[in-house]
Amino acid sequence: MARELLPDELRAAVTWGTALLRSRLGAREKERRTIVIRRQLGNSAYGGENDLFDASLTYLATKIDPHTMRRLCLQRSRKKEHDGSSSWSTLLCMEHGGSTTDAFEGVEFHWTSVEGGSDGNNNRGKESLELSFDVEHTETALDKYVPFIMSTAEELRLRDRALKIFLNQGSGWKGINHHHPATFETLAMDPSMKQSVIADLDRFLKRKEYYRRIGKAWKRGYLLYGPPGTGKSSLVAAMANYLRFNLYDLDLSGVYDNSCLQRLLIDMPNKSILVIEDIDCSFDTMSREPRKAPGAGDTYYSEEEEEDHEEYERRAGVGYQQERKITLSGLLNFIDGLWSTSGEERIIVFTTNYKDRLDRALLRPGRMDMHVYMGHCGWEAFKTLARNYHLVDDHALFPEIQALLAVVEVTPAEVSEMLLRSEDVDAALGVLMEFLQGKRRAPDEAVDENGVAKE
Ligand SMILES: Nc1ncnc2c1ncn2[C@@H]1O[C@H](COP(=O)(O)OP(=O)(O)OP(=O)(O)O)[C@@H](O)[C@H]1O
Repeated sequence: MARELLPDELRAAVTWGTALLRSRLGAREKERRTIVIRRQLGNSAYGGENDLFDASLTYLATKIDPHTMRRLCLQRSRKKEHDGSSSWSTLLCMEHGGSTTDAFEGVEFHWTSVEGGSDGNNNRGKESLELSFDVEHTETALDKYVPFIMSTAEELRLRDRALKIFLNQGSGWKGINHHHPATFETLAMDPSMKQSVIADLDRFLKRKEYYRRIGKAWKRGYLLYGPPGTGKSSLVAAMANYLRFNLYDLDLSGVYDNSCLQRLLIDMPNKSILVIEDIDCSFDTMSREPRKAPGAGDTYYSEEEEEDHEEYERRAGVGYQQERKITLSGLLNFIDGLWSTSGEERIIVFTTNYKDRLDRALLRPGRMDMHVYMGHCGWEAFKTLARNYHLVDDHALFPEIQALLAVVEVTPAEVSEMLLRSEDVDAALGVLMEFLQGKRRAPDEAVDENGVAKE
């Protein structure tokens, strides 16, 4: 019918087009590219471990469906962190010869696990993973898929690691496990403020490229202020738990001079939170305190020694006095300068009970990116605490407690303390009511030093 109806030229064009299409499709079916990712770097079994192999295993573990694969491999390994700590991880992997398919940006990637050679001991080093895809997706594979695997694996590793808190000792850090239970869910604070902090952290994490483009260091500063016991430390812990970042709690009274401070800051890895608590007190005390002999416990230099040393420094032409003094502006300049360019994805948190006592340098716009006020316990904060401690969302005493919280200034720490007095919810809320009523009657005298309501 086509021969009858179509002119010869048109038929020839259609035939040519179909042949071209068929040859293209045929070629695409056949032309595949395979990237071999070996466990060990180089050809020798004694080369270093290939991080991409490790990352691919971690990534694929999230893609493997144990219900659909006939043979699987389960492995448990101990991983050393950059900070010297280690953690255990369990991985589900493909058995040698096994394969799986993953889709990324609409492209299909095929993975196969390949066993090493047959020369006994060295087999492990020769293991590899093979990643195959259509040739036309080579760029997507190399420029997008592989980096995506690396970053996903890093995120998974961070999520699984045990968090640590590091304290400064001399010019180094000492880490201990950090099991603070505070999370944003358990944190009692104004809900809209809580949401803004979470949104700010999320935005910060996603903005690597943005920070790079505008030429700003990828760091973020938070100033937490409010009366004692309103949850500033708990918020820091919630941030660490949320981001899965380790905490570096810097006690400035233990820092002898600027170079020590700089060494400590430079030693902080990426993806970590630097915390300096009570920033208003840290600098006041330090500038007044006499110089402490380094490493000599409570020994202080005598006035004579101090003068001798200054005389020596003067003769030697060294600005010793200036060098040893740690100032807030010195700290801030260092954080904004060298520290910013020597790492990324770092958070700085300063806390204070007295924002009005802070140096203006700290409050200048752009210095601390977000100021978070942690205030007295309001109604919403109370409901969070009641849920945390007694798993209740409602109670007959709630209306009265709500009315009292509107007129009495009480910190979340005080409310928590009252709620912990009894495991029985009725009794605990009763104790809290009494406490609040006492505070309303005589704000300054209603509680003794232990926070107990007076008769
Ligand atoms: N906002 C809050 N949400 C949940 N628990 C809180 C909150 N505030 C205080 N608490 C409880 O009180 C305890 C002490 O609070 P936290 O140390 O976080 O307060 P802070 O503001 O850092 O106090 P300080 O200024 O004295 O260091 C916490 O361990 C927690 O149990």
